Amino acid sequence: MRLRNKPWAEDFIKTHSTIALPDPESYKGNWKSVFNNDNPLHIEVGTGKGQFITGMAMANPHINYIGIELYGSVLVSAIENVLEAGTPANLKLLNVDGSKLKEFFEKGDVDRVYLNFSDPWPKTRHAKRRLTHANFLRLYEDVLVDQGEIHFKTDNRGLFEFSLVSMSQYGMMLKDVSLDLHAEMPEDNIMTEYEEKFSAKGQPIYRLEAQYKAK
Ligand SMILES: C[S@@+](CC[C@H](N)C(=O)[O-])C[C@H]1O[C@@H](n2cnc3c(N)ncnc32)[C@H](O)[C@@H]1O
Repeated sequence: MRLRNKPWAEDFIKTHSTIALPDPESYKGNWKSVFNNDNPLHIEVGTGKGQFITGMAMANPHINYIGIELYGSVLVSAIENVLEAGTPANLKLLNVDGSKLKEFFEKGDVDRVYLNFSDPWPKTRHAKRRLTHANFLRLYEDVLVDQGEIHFKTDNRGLFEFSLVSMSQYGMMLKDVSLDLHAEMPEDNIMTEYEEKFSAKGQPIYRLEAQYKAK
């Protein structure tokens, strides 16, 4: 993602603290108090400008969503998306690093993790930075319910192949693997910004669901 520095981002995020929550550590183990209900919680790590998570929240009011984005300058666009959508009550954003999930969630807080068009980190020496590396799979498992799921979409064949291997070797069960999602185009598919961009260029979109085995 090309980053345009927005010096005002921090203030903008602070003034929208009911959408982009400050101090997410304080909700660890108690996210139900944020949403005032017992509904399942789905998170997206690397939410970008938030088109996917906002669309999901509007389409599924009985699921709670949290979009996690590292860069404030990008999160600003996600906040704008949420405002445009009328600020759905089942959607919150966090301006935090996805590699620190355990600071904000405890085991069982999260019912599903979405990863969409994660940075591919193509160099072998950067493999550990890929969000589907075993270290990240362990991290997600540590906050997910037993037999929780990851749903992953990407345009990047190398990252997709790496993820298939990484998840299989981790012992996860792969389901609904697609090498051309848009050829099938499930009715409930909500496109991300990157998905729109790459599919408009005719590139195939890869998708999989992976489930952790029971402990
Ligand atoms: C290539 S963009 C994809 C954005 C969006 N998911 C989409 O599909 O259009 C990847 C996003 O992940 C964010 N990201 C990368 N590493 C992250 C991390 N460790 N924690 C949170 N966000 C991260 C980046 O800042 C960027 O906005």
